[in-house]
Amino acid sequence: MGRGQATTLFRVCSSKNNVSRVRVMLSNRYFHSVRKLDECVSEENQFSTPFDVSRREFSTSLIDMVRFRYHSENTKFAEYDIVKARTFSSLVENGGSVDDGSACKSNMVDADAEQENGISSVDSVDDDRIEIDGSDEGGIYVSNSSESECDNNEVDSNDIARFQQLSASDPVELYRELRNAEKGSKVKRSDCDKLREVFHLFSNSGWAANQALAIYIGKSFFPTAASKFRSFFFKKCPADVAKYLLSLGPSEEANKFLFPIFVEFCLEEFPDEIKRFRRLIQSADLTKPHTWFPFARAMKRKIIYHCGPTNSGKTYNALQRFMEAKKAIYCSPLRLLAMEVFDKVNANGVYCSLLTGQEKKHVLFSNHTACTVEMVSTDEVYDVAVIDEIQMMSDPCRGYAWSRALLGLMADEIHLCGDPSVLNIVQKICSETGDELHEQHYERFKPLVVEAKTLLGDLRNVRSGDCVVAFSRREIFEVKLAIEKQTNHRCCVIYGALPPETRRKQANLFNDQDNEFDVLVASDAVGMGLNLNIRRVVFYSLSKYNGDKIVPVPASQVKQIAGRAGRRGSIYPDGLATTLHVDDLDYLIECLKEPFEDVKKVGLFPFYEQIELFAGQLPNITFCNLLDKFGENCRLDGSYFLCRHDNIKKVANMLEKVQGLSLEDRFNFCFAPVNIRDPKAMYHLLRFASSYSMNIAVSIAMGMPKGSARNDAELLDLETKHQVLSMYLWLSNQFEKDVFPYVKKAEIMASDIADLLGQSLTKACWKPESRQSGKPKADQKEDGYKRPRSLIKAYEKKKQEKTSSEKFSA
Ligand SMILES: Nc1ncnc2c1ncn2[C@@H]1O[C@H](COP(=O)(O)OP(=O)(O)OP(=O)(O)O)[C@@H](O)[C@H]1O
Repeated sequence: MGRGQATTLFRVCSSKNNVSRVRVMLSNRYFHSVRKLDECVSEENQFSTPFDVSRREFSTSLIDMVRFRYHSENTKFAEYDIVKARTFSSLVENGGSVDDGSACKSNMVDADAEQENGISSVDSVDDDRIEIDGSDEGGIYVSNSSESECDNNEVDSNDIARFQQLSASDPVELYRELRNAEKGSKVKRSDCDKLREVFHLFSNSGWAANQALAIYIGKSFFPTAASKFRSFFFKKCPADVAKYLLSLGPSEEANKFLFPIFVEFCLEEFPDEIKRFRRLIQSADLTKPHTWFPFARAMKRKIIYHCGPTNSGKTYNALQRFMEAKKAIYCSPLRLLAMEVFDKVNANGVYCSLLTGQEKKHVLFSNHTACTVEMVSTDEVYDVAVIDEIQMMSDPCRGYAWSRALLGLMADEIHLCGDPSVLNIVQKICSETGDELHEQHYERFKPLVVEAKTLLGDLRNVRSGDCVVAFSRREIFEVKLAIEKQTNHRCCVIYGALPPETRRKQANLFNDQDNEFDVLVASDAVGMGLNLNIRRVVFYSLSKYNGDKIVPVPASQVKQIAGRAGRRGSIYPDGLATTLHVDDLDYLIECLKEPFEDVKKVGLFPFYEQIELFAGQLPNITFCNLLDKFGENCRLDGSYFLCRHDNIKKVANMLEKVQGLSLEDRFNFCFAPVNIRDPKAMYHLLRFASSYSMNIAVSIAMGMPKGSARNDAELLDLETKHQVLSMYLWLSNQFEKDVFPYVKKAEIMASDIADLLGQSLTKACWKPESRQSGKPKADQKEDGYKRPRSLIKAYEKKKQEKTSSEKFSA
């Protein structure tokens, strides 16, 4: 979306969304509070009637928000059927029980919140006969039993009748009564302690903290508000209310009883805090994303979902329509795939340009473009658009790019290619956007056959046309080394850190039947985008490190990778899949049998304009904190999640020390393609940003390597160098060209390094090193080939043990 268009539209939409948000609140029955809230927060006072609109969710911190249910099975007075008709503002309709307070662990006053809101700290209780809350007048007094007004803890029938009345009473009335009371009642020390426990539980209640968000009491302010409420209550509490609370004790019922009174108290006591928090929440509104693209909404779009497993001809058919169209765009998940389509389409005589973060190849007279999905323009009108691998809408990090393309593309016909996992959610989105959805279902050209024999744990059983899949760079080189040492096969290598050009060359080398490279060793990077002559996919392992621990490879990924075997048109049209170890075979079969999981949510991420709007509410905080706050406070509709942005935050953190970058510059730098685990690449990014901030021409400052790599350290160095150049090129496309004057040089260097990487891989026969330490792992055997073992069995066993021990302890 063009910046200007996005800004204007976003402002329009954000004000629309404000209306809907308040409508949601009004759809609850707690009219009074909401009306008061309106008075309190809205100058225009335009939302005074209830509407019935769909519900919203806050994002990360509010995932478990529950709705107050006034009827509790556990209530002490259930037999009188009186626990009803207590209503209050709430956003979420989903049922659920009051939680255990985990969302709000402490009732200590949040010092920052106190400062922020200009509120002094919590009052304290002294010892014997000292009134609570420092007032001689009107507090609940700790008294000896003779003076106590509710010292008789026995509940008689009169009490029950009164309790019944209290629990069903209008909280507004009750609050007024409390507010107008001259003085609170006197209670025994033990009762006073019990009341304190009641309020302690209330302040710690995650449920109450969540519910309070509905009246714009933020989580950081909730403990302060709760402690002020406690002080107020202790000052004013009449005997019967105290007795009722004592009878409830610290419990969910007590929380439910107190909450609506708390709401009244907050609306009256904290109008400024509420206004401020409401503005903050409004500026982090990601609800109704389909309304962000009114021009796309104005079009009558036809969406064709090509739905099926890998190797079923989905992309082929969509590309036929792409090539026939007058003006068309193809959105790819990878640079590599965009390049493939660019080459293929031009070879078919249709002029096509290429657009990725790193390269813009404009072909004269072209009306067709192959681009990476992040680069797609939502400002241009097309006849046909193709969005490949649409299931990536649910990708935790990059999903937002697919969601944006689907919601925002201005094309008469949009072809989505992917597995069925997002079909339901696409149907839902289309019903919101008003687009016409057509489904085309596909079957695999030839079924994939599982080879039950496996490789029996021995890489010497590898055959020509095999693709051995491993899930780490280290394993890939170990496997290559072992195969080349113990057999006559030569291996090509494909993994994510290699430049797309190098991956393509390795793929061509493997596909070409006239050379000795007949085995491919690859990571999951092989799962998408390459047409390969694979006869059999062999899983070296089916577990991988997820950045935290070893976990089984998800079934969807196993399917995607296994599906690479036996492509139509390749020399092996019948595909086989197997594992290295017999132990892993069951898991492979299970994964292949498993139906595609139905995705419930797809990704979103704010545009720069949204972040800018939000930043206006929180001046003087770092960009990294701003992202955190946005994550905490943003609201999303039920079909969306906020994409993970840990990497962006890491970069934001590093760039904090760079002075003179505007918010927009920071935002853009944070999306640069950098491997955050590579200190050298991070250093160069910091250098680029520093030069840019000083308006100094950004230099490459990196020498060209002398030749191909002779060991793994040199190979890693080539990979890093290529990544840095790729980052330079990416930045040159985001920022003013004249600040990045060495684009041509960077392109030439990148291309030369990609060649060197290719040459290095063909002769690579060394042990892999870790990127961090640069040293081989200690458990590495000297002869280079340690017989691998299956982790799936161990994992399953551990899981079983855990389940049975849980059962046992239950
Ligand atoms: N009608 C066809 N005529 C000739 N070749 C075809 C036809 N349909 C598909 N193919 C070829 O079959 C192979 C697989 O097709 P395609 O890439 O479209 O499958 P896909 O379902 O999109 O798989 P993936 O999701 O793995 O990309 C490709 O090499 C493609 O060129």
